Amino acid sequence: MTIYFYKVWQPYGCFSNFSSHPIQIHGTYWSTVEHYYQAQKFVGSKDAAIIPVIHAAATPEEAAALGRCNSRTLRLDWDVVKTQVMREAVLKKFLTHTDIREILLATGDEMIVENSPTDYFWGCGTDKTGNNHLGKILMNVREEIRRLRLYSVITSDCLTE
Ligand SMILES: Nc1c(N[C@@H]2O[C@H](COP(=O)(O)O)[C@@H](O)[C@H]2O)[nH]c(=O)[nH]c1=O
Repeated sequence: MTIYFYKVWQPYGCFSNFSSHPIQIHGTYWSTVEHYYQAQKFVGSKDAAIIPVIHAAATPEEAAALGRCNSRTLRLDWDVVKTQVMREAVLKKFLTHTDIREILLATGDEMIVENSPTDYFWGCGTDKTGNNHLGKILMNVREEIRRLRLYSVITSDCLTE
């Protein structure tokens, strides 16, 4: 059965990038995946001064609003790199937080879909025809963690907490 998620307070809300699960990437802590993702839009752009402001945003909603402001200039390669940026952050989130890692692994091989009513890139959109790239990343991360877990059993290593 397909697993749908969207808002943090709904079922499987921990799959949302707005969930309160901090990550550390390249030595910096980010309150949520959303903070990190929105800030990466401006790396190397003339509006890079917004990055520390997004980093300090009190909520992921505020971080998203700052990152979505149309008057700012995005980095030129954003469309090329954004899926990889998201994958790195989502993988880090589920490697860092044991409780939600178990929730992700317990979904087995079910299809995971971000049930966004508006977003046809990261989600499925209102008519469910969207690309669902966030759902695809979550399923890919699920596989990656299974691979890492198998590797850790073979080598008696541990997943990084
Ligand atoms: N979950 C969730 C949203 N969806 C998230 O928005 C991000 C895409 O932002 P952008 O590329 O700027 O359009 C991405 O992380 C996607 O998962 N948006 C919301 O306004 N509220 C929400 O609760």
